Amino acid sequence: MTNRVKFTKMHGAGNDYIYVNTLKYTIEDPESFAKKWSCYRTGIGSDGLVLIGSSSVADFSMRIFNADGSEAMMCGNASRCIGKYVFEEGLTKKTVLTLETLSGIKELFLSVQDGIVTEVTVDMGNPKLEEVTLADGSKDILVYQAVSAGNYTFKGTAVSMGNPHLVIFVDAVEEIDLAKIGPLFEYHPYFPQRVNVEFAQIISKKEVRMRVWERGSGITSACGTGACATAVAAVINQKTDREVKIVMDGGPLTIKWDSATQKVFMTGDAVKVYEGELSL
Ligand SMILES: N[C@@H](CCC[C@H](N)C(=O)O)C(=O)O
Repeated sequence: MTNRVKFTKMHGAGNDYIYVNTLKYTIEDPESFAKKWSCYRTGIGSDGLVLIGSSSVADFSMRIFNADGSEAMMCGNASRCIGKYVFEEGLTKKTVLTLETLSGIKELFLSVQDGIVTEVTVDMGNPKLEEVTLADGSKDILVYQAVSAGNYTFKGTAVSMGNPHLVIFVDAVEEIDLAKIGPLFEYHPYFPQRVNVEFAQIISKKEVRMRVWERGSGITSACGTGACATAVAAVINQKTDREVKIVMDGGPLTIKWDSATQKVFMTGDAVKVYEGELSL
């Protein structure tokens, strides 16, 4: 007997995922489904698969799988879309709710107009400098230091938002051949678990233009955790203010790294594209 599974296609700043409500449907092998359904020609087409679930410690839970099937610890854009989904589907009436993720519990603040979630702010927690693994196996931090892959050398800053990010500041981000250079740094030996790679151009103290090569998904239109990591790296390197607009291919996110709490807040859209049904 074939199982029919309803899914919802949503995106945050153009970072699109397939969402399945596991309160209703069981996905036995999410890794393989993420790979199969993310294909733009033979599947639905997306940056990956997100499972919305129950939780014993939060209002809901999230699991996120990249397009290559690898599971990630956290997804900023998807967390906003989950807030939209659970409110508009009537699974909650709360406009402040908690989401269990592999990188801890996140708090979501929904902006609602006439029953529609128009914007979401997520408390993304405290950033950390991501430890890199050196050739001798020792660990170190990377703050605006040379990192080379292939014939390329850039100054990189490694930041963790629950998932790893390598933020590279450049003078002209549009001149970066992301499809060629991104994977070289995704697989850099500094990052045995691979890394998300952000190329960022400072526009002003309040604005950064960023493009991203995501671990496990390649070029995406936006990355929420990547936008947070970019803002943190920009502040650490004294390039921007603590509240900054990160402008990506798919749109902007507003990031605030609060100096009192050291928490990072991400604010942006959450868009429902369509609903569909698949046979497992
Ligand atoms: N696009 C997401 C990040 C998804 C996971 C990432 N590719 C990883 O493997 O860490 C976001 O919006 O944060």
